[in-house]
Amino acid sequence: MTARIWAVLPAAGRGTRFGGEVPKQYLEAAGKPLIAHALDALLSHARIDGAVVALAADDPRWPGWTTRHGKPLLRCTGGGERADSVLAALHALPSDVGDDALVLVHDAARPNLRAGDLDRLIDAAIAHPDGAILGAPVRDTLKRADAASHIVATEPRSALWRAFTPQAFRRGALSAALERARADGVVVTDEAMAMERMGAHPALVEGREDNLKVTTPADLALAEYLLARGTADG
Ligand SMILES: Nc1ccn([C@@H]2O[C@H](COP(=O)(O)OP(=O)(O)OP(=O)(O)O)[C@@H](O)[C@H]2O)c(=O)n1
Ligand SMILES: C[C@](O)(CO)[C@H](O)COP(=O)(O)O
Repeated sequence: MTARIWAVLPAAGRGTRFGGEVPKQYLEAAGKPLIAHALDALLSHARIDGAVVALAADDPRWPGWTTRHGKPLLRCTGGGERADSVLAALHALPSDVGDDALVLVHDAARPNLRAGDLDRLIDAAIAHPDGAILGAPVRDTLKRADAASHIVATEPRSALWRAFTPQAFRRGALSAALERARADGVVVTDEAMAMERMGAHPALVEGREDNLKVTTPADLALAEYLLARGTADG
């Protein structure tokens, strides 16, 4: 039997770089909140069984969804760091979702996830024992800056990628990696970093450049444009 596939959405952030009163995952674009776009992209996919959302303890805006696209949608309370929120969500998975289940961790602030990218990521994560993440090779020249934002060096970019989400790993391995990072006092910026610390070499799957994370107001304007175009280009 094919192992279960569940989505985990860290959605407990405060959106400090975005600013404003409303946590950015609840800001609307193309008629619905960013978190709803992310959930719909995941739960409308036939290969994904359900999702767990990690929310801030004082989140006043969670609409209380318990199912979406006919699939279970569970909630838990996130933590101070992204990794704490992801760990909490892993612990909130149903008891019949075993260590061999594939977990796709996706930022609630990335609304423009497309089915084709999901398909290729899932296939890669099933095929590769160390899991897989969506990303894109760096195509711009990279500069290192000093405190005055003056260029001090040009960095080699030939083997550099930008990491996106979802990031897909087996539940047991990811949980152990995140627990180890926490025990070591290391704040990991993504799930792959925790896996790398355990000696894993996850696969990089080139995904769409428009799978953007909404971090600042300018990102929201771009997300609105992209989402309003819909799935016109697949
Ligand atoms: N303690 C945290 C921090 C972040 N996140 C989630 O991780 C995703 C990506 O993080 P980011 O874009 O940095 O969101 P924020 O942490 O809210 O933004 P900021 O760093 O500007 O405060 C978001 O969906 C955010 O809600 C989370 O679940 N728990
Ligand atoms: C997970 C991530 O989206 C991959 O690029 C990124 O690391 C999240 O960083 P943030 O500072 O928590 O937004």
